[in-house]
Amino acid sequence: MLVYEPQTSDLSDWAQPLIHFENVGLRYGMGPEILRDLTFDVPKGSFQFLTGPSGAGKTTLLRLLFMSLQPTRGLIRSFGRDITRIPRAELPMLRRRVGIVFQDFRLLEHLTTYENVALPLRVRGKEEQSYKQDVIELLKWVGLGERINVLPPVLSGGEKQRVAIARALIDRPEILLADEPTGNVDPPMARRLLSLFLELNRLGTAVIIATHDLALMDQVDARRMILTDGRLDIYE
Ligand SMILES: Nc1ncnc2c1ncn2[C@@H]1O[C@H](COP(=O)(O)OP(=O)(O)OP(=O)(O)O)[C@@H](O)[C@H]1O
Repeated sequence: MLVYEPQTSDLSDWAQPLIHFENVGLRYGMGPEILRDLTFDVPKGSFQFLTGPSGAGKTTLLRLLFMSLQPTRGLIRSFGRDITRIPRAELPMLRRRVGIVFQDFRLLEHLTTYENVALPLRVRGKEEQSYKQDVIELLKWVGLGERINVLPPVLSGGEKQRVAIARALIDRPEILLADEPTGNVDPPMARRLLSLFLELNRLGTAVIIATHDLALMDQVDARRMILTDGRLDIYE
């Protein structure tokens, strides 16, 4: 269904991680350090779960990975660039290489389901005829074939979540970040969404799924990143 085409021309650096964290710390304002001494890589094409108790900092870490927060100390290199040195004007271009599913979905309320999902492609200047069938097919695949032309306010929480997932996947990002992407759906739909993430990963996208859902994690023998008290342990 999805055909992966690398969106970067720098294939020579395939061995470099997509994202590199070194001794990263993060505090909000004058508050305590929420994340401490995080050192890890996100390799190209990797698949990992990010887990830990509520309030441990998973969403905060996803925001750092999405470059919408700056670290208060340490180094983050994303796509080979030090994110503290990237001019603000260049950030949107870099973020287009990242697909993200926010916990609160962030759909545009005045656009239909179809238009929300097509938005990343429209922003990239693609002709509608080149993507229309892909958008419809993906929406059908996530069980929204009957909801293509409705506006977000009439969708259930689980339906909104699937629109947000379809929007994050449709442009075949180099990395997908998903915050509790199965939090509002039943177990069969959670398995279906997981198989979609795995398929995207098989086609080359690195995937990070933040979740509390042990049943979901048990279905895949994947790397686990566990945050506890602001520190990260990784189990390969
Ligand atoms: N904008 C903010 N300003 C100040 N503190 C914040 C802000 N956002 C998050 N925090 C605090 O940072 C800590 C980590 O929050 P975060 O949302 O990253 O955790 P989480 O692991 O994603 O939690 P959950 O599993 O409940 O979603 C919490 O103590 C939270 O109160």
